[in-house]
Amino acid sequence: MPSLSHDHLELESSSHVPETYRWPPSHRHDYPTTSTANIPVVDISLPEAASLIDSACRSWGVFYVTSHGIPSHLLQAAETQTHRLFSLPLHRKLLASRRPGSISGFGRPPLSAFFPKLMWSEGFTLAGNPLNEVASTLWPEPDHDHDSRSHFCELMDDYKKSMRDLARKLLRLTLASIGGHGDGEERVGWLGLKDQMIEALQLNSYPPCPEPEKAIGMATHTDSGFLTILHQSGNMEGLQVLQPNDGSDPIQWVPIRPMAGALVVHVGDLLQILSNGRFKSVRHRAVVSRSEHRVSMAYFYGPPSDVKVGPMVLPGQCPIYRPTTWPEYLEIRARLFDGSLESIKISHT
Ligand SMILES: C=C1C[C@]23C[C@H]1CC[C@H]2[C@@]12CCC[C@@](C)(C(=O)O1)[C@H]2[C@@H]3C(=O)O
Ligand SMILES: O=C(O)CCC(=O)C(=O)O
Ligand SMILES: [Fe+2]
Repeated sequence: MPSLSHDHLELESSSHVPETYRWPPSHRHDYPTTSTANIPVVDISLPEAASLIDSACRSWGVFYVTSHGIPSHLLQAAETQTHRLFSLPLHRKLLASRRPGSISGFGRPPLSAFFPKLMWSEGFTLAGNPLNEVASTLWPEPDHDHDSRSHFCELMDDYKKSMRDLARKLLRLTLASIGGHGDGEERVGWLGLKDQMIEALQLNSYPPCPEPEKAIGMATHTDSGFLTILHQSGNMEGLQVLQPNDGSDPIQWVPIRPMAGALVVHVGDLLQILSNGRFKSVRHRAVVSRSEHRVSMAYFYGPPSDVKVGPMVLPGQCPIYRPTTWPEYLEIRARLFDGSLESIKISHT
């Protein structure tokens, strides 16, 4: 059995929150939350979907999407598979740990490096390399295990495929309102490179926590791609977004409760860049609960790895960010985290 020493804990069986998981008050749930704020809901079957998305991305950087076309049985089945994965014994999951330099695998996501305390969650990233490779580590044996493995792979593949179609549809709708007139497709060549768009699936598990107010499930961050589509398990609160404000109002966290039939869409940093700051990437976090085991599945969507994303502007307008590729931007984030967007601003003085 591999060593369990490196920060991993059987969270579920803990009767208290160990010191390494106790967050200082400034990071905790102490900020007021409000439930009165109206998070936009966009029905993408409506003719005015593009303008609804434009206003949602400008004001909040997050919205619920409905009429998304993803069958509820697929969402349900993917959720079930996610629960199955996380219910494997810890030593088995650790065999699938993320290797240095790789994106895929079990373990703490990159943002964890920027916080002094550990997050009350487990995560599993599926990106790039064939699913089967990772899955055969989790379910190594033939016979019974083999079925589990192929079941998991088939579902995750289906899930990614549906998310890919939806992400593409959403991205096209956002392009309608940035960088001026004409067909988005004609204006951004890379949208034609359909099969080279980068995607990653992040499965998150938040076990019940004996002292939820002392811990954090996922620390405050923005996502870095164009768009993230999030499915969260039904009826459980956890996701919160920071209400955008100009600094004069007090900080407000707004819960994004699961809404039947809807998925949650986040604007990421690269879409803020592409839109020249018209759209705002949303700061968000996940809090944990005393009694419920919540899971979420986040699908990240971004440009092909060698494409430099710069602001789409009309002639005569000033780009405020310099172009960058997603991999380059991830490196910047690995150094500067919250300061990343600011660091690629072009100074016009
Ligand atoms: C393709 C991606 C997107 C990543 C990095 C890489 C794989 C894992 C993703 C996350 C998942 C958890 C939050 C985040 C902030 C993190 O630390 O890892 C995400 C990050 C990003 O949005 O930048
Ligand atoms: O679990 C959640 O609701 C949030 C997850 C998240 O922000 C992420 O995976 O990037
Ligand atoms: Fe996120």
